[in-house]
Amino acid sequence: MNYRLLIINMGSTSTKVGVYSDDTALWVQSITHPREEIAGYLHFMDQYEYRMEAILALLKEKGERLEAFHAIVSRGGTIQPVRGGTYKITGKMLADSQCGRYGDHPCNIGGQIAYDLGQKYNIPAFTVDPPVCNEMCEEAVYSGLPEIERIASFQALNHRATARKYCRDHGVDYAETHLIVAHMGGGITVAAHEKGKIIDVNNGLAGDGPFALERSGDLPVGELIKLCYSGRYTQDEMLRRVNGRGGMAAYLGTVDGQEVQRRIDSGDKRAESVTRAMAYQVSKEIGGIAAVMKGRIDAIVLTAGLGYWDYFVNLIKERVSFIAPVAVYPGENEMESLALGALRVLHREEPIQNYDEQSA
Ligand SMILES: Nc1ncnc2c1ncn2[C@@H]1O[C@H](COP(=O)(O)OP(=O)(O)O)[C@@H](O)[C@H]1O
Ligand SMILES: CCCC(=O)OP(=O)(O)O
Repeated sequence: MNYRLLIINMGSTSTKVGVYSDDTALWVQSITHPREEIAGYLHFMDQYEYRMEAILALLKEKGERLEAFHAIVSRGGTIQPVRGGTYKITGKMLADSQCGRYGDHPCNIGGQIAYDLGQKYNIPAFTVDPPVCNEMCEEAVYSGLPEIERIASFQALNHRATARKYCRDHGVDYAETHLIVAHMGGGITVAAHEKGKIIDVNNGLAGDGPFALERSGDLPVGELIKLCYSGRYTQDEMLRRVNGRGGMAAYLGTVDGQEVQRRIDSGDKRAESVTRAMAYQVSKEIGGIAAVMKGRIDAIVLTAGLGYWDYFVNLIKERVSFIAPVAVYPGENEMESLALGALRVLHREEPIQNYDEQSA
């Protein structure tokens, strides 16, 4: 039997929609959300109607009928840390993803949309390799304050898919390889993939690690506390400032790497300086993660949208090539990974993971 799948992938700057017939992409399209259209939404979930309308309009334009799908698959959401695999989206999963405890990200809207469309048209809704995984080594979980535990909230789907692709391309076994993978998009996360397990990674959503296109990354904590109590911002505004309006967006007012490159080419020293700083912070994070694996690194793998940005990639290579060979896999294959994950359970090659049982 042929399965027709609707794939939804919500990023911070875009909504990717695709239709697959089994493992063949019939079409995949990325809807870019101009910053001026989404900057006004304080909470990501406030974009629900806006993103739903964009998806439905695109499906209509493509002549797709929702009744014709066998499954809807969305990336997400920020739930309790669980093992990798394909999960049926449940009410509990949606509630956990939207409570804010495990991070906040537009992929939570994707899960809700997949679930709601699934309920309306009686189609199962799945998610694959959720962004919150439970493989962190014991030392990595400590934050420095007992009431705050570090969790892994990151682009797990693309991390794993790209790491596996690197291993296939190089004829090595993922379960035997030590890789540093840096996913570089709206958020930047750098992870230690040690023998197939992700044992440490910066939290891409919570002011941790390098600054990124729209995230602040690590901040001097004392100054941050003063800003929180300055009376200038509410709690929600501060949360959105570090995750959604920080990093490159705060410094340069854009999250578009190509736009930043144009500014650099036209002699904009500020754009050049901020870009160099972002590359510096990514390199520093890679150095730290190299220590996590005691320097035994087979390769450093750079991936996601900023992998297309040669100027930026070269700045990182200059600093980290001494650690291990650097391989660049620009873009991500999240859409295909979502489709393949759903197919594995539809074909019964793998069991459907039960989130409600795994989570407390
Ligand atoms: N050739 C390029 N040069 C510079 N930046 C690029 C290039 N291609 C893509 N980008 C940038 O990559 C970013 C998008 O990365 P992506 O991983 O898709 O982000 P997200 O999924 O978090 O929205 C955008 O800033 C885009 O401008
Ligand atoms: C919870 C998803 C992690 C993330 O930060 O994804 P994007 O960089 O695609 O926004």
